[in-house]
Amino acid sequence: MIRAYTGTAVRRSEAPLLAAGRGGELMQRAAYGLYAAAAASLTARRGRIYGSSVTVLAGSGNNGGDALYAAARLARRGAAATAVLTSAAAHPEALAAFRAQGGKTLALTESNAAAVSGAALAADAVLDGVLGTGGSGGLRGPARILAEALNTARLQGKAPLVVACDLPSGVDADSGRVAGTCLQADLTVTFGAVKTGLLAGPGAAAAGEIRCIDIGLGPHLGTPDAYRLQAEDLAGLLPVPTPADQKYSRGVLGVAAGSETYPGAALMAAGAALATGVGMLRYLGPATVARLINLAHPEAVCSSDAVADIHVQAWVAGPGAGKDEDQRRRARDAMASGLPAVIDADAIGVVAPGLHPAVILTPHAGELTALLRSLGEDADRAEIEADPIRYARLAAARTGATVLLKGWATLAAAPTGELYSQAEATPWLATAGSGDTLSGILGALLATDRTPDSERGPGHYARLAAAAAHLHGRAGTLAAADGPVQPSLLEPRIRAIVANLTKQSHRKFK
Ligand SMILES: NC(=O)C1=CN([C@@H]2O[C@H](COP(=O)(O)OP(=O)(O)OC[C@H]3O[C@@H](n4cnc5c(N)ncnc54)[C@H](OP(=O)(O)O)[C@@H]3O)[C@@H](O)[C@H]2O)[C@@H](O)CC1
Ligand SMILES: Nc1ncnc2c1ncn2[C@@H]1O[C@H](COP(=O)(O)OP(=O)(O)O)[C@@H](O)[C@H]1O
Ligand SMILES: [K+]
Repeated sequence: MIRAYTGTAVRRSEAPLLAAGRGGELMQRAAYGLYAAAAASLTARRGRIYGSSVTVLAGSGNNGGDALYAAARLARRGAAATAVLTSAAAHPEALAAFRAQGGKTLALTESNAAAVSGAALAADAVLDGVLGTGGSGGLRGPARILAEALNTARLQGKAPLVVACDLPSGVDADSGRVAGTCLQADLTVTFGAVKTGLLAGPGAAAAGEIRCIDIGLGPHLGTPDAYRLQAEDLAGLLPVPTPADQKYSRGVLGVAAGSETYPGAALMAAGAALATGVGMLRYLGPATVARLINLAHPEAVCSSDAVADIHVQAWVAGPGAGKDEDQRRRARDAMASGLPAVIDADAIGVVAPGLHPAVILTPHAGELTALLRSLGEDADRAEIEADPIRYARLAAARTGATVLLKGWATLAAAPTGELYSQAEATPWLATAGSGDTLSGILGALLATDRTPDSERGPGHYARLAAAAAHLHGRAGTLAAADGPVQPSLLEPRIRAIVANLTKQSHRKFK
């Protein structure tokens, strides 16, 4: 599990070490970590460091200091290193160490920004040490021109390797917000702890691969601000049937999805749930949709019952419900049933406050905008996309439900504040029907959840929602290897990922 802290919390945790005169030691650890990671990436790209060209962008603060020390080490191994000083001042000792290894320096100005950008584009690697946790607002002035040139080249596949020092310059370390411009990276080498701003919003998209260097802040860090589940965290959340199980004890999922207008959503949600694994799937909806469900998934048990008439362990309601009043009523009843429930798509429109954390709302940014407005909050889609953590937490606090806010990084926020961010997905999943499959996966995890009550902490449902986003993202990424993702064809990929994650448990019963 990745544990993330706000930039503010990391700076607070550094304070006692700085007061004890250990700032230099921390910087050397950070710089060595940055050097080692950059050296490995450069070697992987070019075969060797000797003879490569490295441009280091150095701002006035300690972030620039880290980057200059790291570049000095690369220069010692034979890289031709140039420091572009983006501010009038630079960390004096680090600059001296860089020059002592033969590093060249030049001051970035408005008038030379275009020429310097051209030189930086021709380098093998760029180390970004313009701004770290001390930055406020996006990049300004000539640093912005340089960053925009590198970002444009990245879109064209012509950018050098960009390694961000601690965080991509211009990203807010507390939130992931970018005011204006930040420098997109291939790799972010972050120090002491992963910053929350690397896990959400534009910051997550800018960070590329994240590597965390331990600089000894551990005991000073306190409670994490956010989490990211790794594959090894999922095994315990994917129940594997035991010899004592029968279909009902495994868990029954009720799916009230689809309508005459949108039958496909029900087929995809049901298919994804079956591929994740349930004891039984009961479908409630119009007879025409039920017939299609039974053709595609003969194992589903279908009816036109009301929510109160059937016995399940969890619900999925909303995908493809459209304006179907019966399905909307089922969504309201599922929310009121006291059972875990995934409330997706059209059903998000019938949400009212007073829910409980086992109700999981799964909006994308547009649906969250409408939900928050219906609750009297001032929200717009661009603001939510710029600062998604804030709005996911706000929606969870206002409704009492867990909120799964979908996007490039998908966030799961508990009403008590716990937050998970998952980024396994591929942009190929941005296609109609993707969300329906995510609902089905999450519904299956809720229906088969065996966590004892005593272990269901306040963030339990956010963790399950994050697990579903992880599974969904990986299944999509696997599918995308063979071309554009078609959500109705995701089932075998979901099955493959579940099989892979539960391998250990299968072996146990052989
Ligand atoms: N502390 C430690 O023990 C360790 C810290 N470490 C490292 O230190 C980093 C934090 O360093 P830091 O505090 O010096 O801040 P940093 O981000 O380098 O620069 C801030 C300077 O930039 C300026 N500035 C601000 N915004 C701006 C903007 N938009 N555009 C342009 N300029 C802007 C602002 O100047 P001002 O504008 O206020 O005059 C300010 O002086 C951290 O990320 C990590 O890498 C590691 O070595 C481990 C040990
Ligand atoms: N740019 C992106 N990168 C990665 N995943 C994405 C991106 N855009 C959307 N997704 C994922 O695709 C799914 C889309 O869901 P949604 O918008 O609800 O689709 P639909 O309502 O059509 O089923 C979500 O899981 C979301 O996280
Ligand atoms: K940086």
